[in-house]
Amino acid sequence: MANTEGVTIHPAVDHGIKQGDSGFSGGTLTCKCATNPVKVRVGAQTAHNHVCGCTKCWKPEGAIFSMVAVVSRDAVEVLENGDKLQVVNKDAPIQRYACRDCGVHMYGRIENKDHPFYGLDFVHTELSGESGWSAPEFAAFVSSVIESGVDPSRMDAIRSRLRELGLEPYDALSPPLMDAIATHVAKRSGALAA
Ligand SMILES: N[C@@H](CCC(=O)N[C@@H](CSCO)C(=O)NCC(=O)O)C(=O)O
Ligand SMILES: [Zn+2]
Ligand SMILES: [Zn+2]
Repeated sequence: MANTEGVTIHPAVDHGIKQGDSGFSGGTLTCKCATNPVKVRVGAQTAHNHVCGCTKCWKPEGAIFSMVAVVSRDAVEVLENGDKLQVVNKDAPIQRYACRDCGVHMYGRIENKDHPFYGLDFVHTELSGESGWSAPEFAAFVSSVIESGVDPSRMDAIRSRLRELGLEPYDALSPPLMDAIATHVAKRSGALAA
């Protein structure tokens, strides 16, 4: 096991993972602007929360991973200052709505009805003051942190730290999510009965 001293992942997990509350039913996300913050209501508990090492997901200052979960798009509603939201990349599968002033991503939406995760929005529950959100369960796109400039020699320590925290590291999504994607593709192609 590599030495994990001083390895930081994300502020929401670095001091241990707080378990979610099964009775929790949502809260409000607020961007980092001191004035006129964007507020987004997420009116349901989230699922598949994970830390993500990809270059696309929003990360708090200094973190090498983001923390991101999904929730039904029907549960997501912009409450205040929605005029400040702009889509980061209109060509990406996930349309990430970011605050143009502070850069925080408030939600990511899939508009392509053929996408395996259509109907789900991606949200960063750390932007909410409420506690009880579902806890992160695994680490996705771990090798991708190198694309953000992390030295490859640090990967053993990073993967060891993730395992120490109980966040199994994967270089794509977790096996259940990869299986869900493959099932969707197979049903569309006819390889599996729809
Ligand atoms: N190596 C790339 C990977 C980017 C990537 O595929 N990210 C995933 C996970 S995001 C949340 O789990 C994805 O689904 N992206 C779709 C999108 O970004 O629209 C990199 O690091 O950039
Ligand atoms: Zn903002
Ligand atoms: Zn990501």
